[in-house]
Amino acid sequence: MKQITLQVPIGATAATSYPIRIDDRFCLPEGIGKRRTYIITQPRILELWGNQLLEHSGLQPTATYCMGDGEEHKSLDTFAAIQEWLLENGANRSSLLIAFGGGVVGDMTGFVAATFMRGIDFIQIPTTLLSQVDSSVGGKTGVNLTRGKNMVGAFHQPVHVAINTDTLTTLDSRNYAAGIAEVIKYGFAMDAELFDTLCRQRAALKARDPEVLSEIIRHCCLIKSHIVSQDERESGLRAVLNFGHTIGHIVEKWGKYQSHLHGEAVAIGMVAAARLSEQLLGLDPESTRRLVELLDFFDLPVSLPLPFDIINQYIGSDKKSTDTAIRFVLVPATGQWEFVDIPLPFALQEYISE
Ligand SMILES: NC(=O)c1ccc[n+]([C@@H]2O[C@H](COP(=O)([O-])OP(=O)(O)OC[C@H]3O[C@@H](n4cnc5c(N)ncnc54)[C@H](O)[C@@H]3O)[C@@H](O)[C@H]2O)c1
Ligand SMILES: O=C(O)C(=O)C[C@@H](O)[C@H](O)[C@H](O)COP(=O)(O)O
Ligand SMILES: [Zn+2]
Repeated sequence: MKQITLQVPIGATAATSYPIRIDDRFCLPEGIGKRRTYIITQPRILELWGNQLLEHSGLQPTATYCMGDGEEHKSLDTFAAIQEWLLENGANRSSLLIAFGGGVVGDMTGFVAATFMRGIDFIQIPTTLLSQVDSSVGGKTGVNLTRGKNMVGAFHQPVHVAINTDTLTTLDSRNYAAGIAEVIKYGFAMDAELFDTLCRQRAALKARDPEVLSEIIRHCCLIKSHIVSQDERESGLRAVLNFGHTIGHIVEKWGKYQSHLHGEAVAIGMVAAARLSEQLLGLDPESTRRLVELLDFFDLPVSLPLPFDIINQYIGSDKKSTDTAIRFVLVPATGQWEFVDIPLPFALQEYISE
């Protein structure tokens, strides 16, 4: 497999930019063994890939923390437990954290790193498709509250992202599909050529063809890196990465973070946003049909599982809403996006029937 390195150019200096290394092994930067290093992971990931991580990198971690598995563990309780554990185990300001897992581990570890002793370094070693194409890049970190998704967090960039595409061989098909949903997001809202490629190569992608996968991961990381380097803290442009998330986050919260995986909720949110786009921006219904067909091919859900009323009620607490309006990312044509502010109170049933 071809090794690929991309650079995420955050800030004005080389010191704040960082590499994304895509490989079929774990490739960590030289010299990290000199610092106290703390791995944060989950039991299954440690069991499946822990030995290979240590073998490939020569890493000798100071200590390893296994957090609970599942979105409901991306919580303030887990956050506090990890902070206490770091102190118990002698971590200091020059310590390094390693997020070894999917987006749940990555968001949690990043937020701990952003706040422990007011901020320490961390490395992302993403092991799910979703985390390799999206969550390990860009420095959004945080936890959920019962009342809302990712409501507490910080922007804190990793110092290195090490993607080992081999880890995807052990991922179950439901979580693999959830990652595909974020891949489809990039194509449908930001890159029509990518969307066409996904439609054309759907079978190879479903079969996890390693060459196709590593090229798709590279492509998605490149798109995200371009966006994040122009708007690190989401003062504008970066919100495009939220396509499908306005309603997606409501689905997750409504299901108590257990009924739908993040990617599944985003799939539902993208179809709803496409239907809104038909009404408000004249998106060709044929584009929505292709989106639904592609999501369906990967067994992703496409229909709203909750009543309109709940959506209308919760939408005001979306992070993109102001006192008077909710900002949607909509799509006038495949691969293009526009922000549309809809005044509150919002009634989804006025725009779409399903
Ligand atoms: N920060 C961001 O920019 C960003 C972007 C997108 C999503 N997210 C967040 O990411 C989270 C979802 O991440 P996810 O989809 O990776 O879910 P996840 O982290 O829950 O991982 C999914 C499951 O796969 C298991 N797993 C991980 N790697 C494995 C492997 N190689 N083999 C077998 N099992 C493995 C995990 O233990 C878990 O059970 C959500 O909390 C979402 O909000 C953040
Ligand atoms: O990186 C971003 O910016 C994104 O919006 C990527 C999303 O896929 C991701 O789910 C993110 O965590 C959502 O952020 P939020 O600010 O809407 O909570
Ligand atoms: Zn997402």
